[in-house]
Amino acid sequence: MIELLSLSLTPLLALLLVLFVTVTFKRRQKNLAPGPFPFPILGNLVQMAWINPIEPQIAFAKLGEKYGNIMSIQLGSVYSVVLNSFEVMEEYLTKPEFSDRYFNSWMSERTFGKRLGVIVSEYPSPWQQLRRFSHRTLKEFGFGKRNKMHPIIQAELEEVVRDLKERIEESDGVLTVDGYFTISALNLVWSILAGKRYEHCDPKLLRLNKVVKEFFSSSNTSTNILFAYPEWRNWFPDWTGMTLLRNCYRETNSFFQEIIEERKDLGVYKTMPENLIDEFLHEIESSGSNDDIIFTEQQLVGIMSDFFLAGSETSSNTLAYCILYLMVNPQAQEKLQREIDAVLPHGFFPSAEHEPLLHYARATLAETHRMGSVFPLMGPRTNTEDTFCGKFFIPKGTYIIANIHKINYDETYWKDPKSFRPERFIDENGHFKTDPRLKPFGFGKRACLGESMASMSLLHSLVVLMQNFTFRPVPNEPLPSVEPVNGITNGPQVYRALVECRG
Ligand code: HEM
Repeated sequence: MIELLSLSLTPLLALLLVLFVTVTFKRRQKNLAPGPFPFPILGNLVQMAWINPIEPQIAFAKLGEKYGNIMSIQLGSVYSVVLNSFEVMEEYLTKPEFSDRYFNSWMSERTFGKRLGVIVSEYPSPWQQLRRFSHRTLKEFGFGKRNKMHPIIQAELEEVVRDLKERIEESDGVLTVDGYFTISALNLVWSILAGKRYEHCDPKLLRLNKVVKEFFSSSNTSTNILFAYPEWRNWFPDWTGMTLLRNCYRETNSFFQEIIEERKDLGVYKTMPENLIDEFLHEIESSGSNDDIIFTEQQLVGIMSDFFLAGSETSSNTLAYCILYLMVNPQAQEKLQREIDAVLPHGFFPSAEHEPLLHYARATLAETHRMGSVFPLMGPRTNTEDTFCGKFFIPKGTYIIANIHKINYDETYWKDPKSFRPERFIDENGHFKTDPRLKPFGFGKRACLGESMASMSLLHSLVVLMQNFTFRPVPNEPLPSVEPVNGITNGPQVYRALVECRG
């Protein structure tokens, strides 16, 4: 029996050996970055699943210990290169040839089968025109400007405080944090994009929120089969998760289209545009058929989709993480509240002169960005030409993965990366200090477009929440886990908090 088994296994082992030698030889010949042996069909999914089947960033970090900071990974049928250190990310992701987004057929279904919007548009053109247009227009309507953003943020926070107080009364102070901050994060973006805000109980928004959450958590490089086998989406749409994504795109895009129709009916875009959508409609009309690549209605839907997806989940996950970390680190919460009480009279909203004095609050957010690693693998990048990372050849169109999580949890740099310690961002004078290695918003030209707004709104939200409430673990319940729900974005698991009003 054993003889029979070894006889039948011999050809298989021989085949694997031949494959191993061929692949190693080919990689060396082409001078590709080193990486684990790719199995037929599965590539390195086997080794990734073996190390950590859910969190690809952990698997990449572990494999990087053996293969280095520039590492080849075969994700099923897709050849990719993982960057595993701050130095290589800083060196290469700031270069023009690494400033394009990796784009695959399954991703294109969000934007009518084309590369539309800012996030996935092609570098350098039309990305440059679209990014410039969005940036200029958002700024015109208040994005990143204190005098315009502060009243919008304040109105939103007044609503959050009111809503939280009502919930505390209704539920003996126990709050379930499950995407709780998403609608207020979205309202801030939407007020400039569409001149609109939504009630926190708006059923349509709650529904869209749920759909978007599913989208983010299903789109994980390890568990979403589409990253590895994009061509399977039409053969097995349910099994690959394509049906779920198509439903998400259908619902969100028809919501955006409805808003566009509302603005068209209102007609003010012709004479006095009030927001980004109006400006875009104005451009469509004035450019006529001269610019039918950039200024089209489908392009506008693409931009709205970008801001809806990039602008809400990221900020709300960061805030939810921050509250969770403070809840399980009560000494940090007390210290933060002491600082806020000293800087701001009770009942006052923060303004421009308070921001630089809120050292511990800014350090708390920096530490949350580090520990939460909300974009653990950043936005996918690709190279526009055949090129090199150091001595390694990177063929044009390679999927470039930046392992941000790895630099945020680098023990040699942070010493105790698993401890929540805002003090690491405080200097000897008690002032907030940034750290060049903290890159939650990415690198180079393709870095986040919403950074100034996200940073401002997160600081104000944290300060106002800490002024009005204390968050504690619910007595007689286990301490909530800080382990993430992993997807394109990381967020905390649903948790319960005992919320007390502060006098
Ligand atoms: C805590 C909040 C946020 C975090 C952590 C975050 C993080 C990121 C990261 C890591 C990228 C990819 C950068 C790269 O490839 O180097 C990105 C891109 C982007 N983000 Fe954010 N983001 C946040 C909030 C926002 C907000 C509020 C908006 C919109 C108002 C926004 C809009 C965008 C857009 C449009 C891009 C694509 C930029 C491009 O490709 O040119 N983000 N963000």
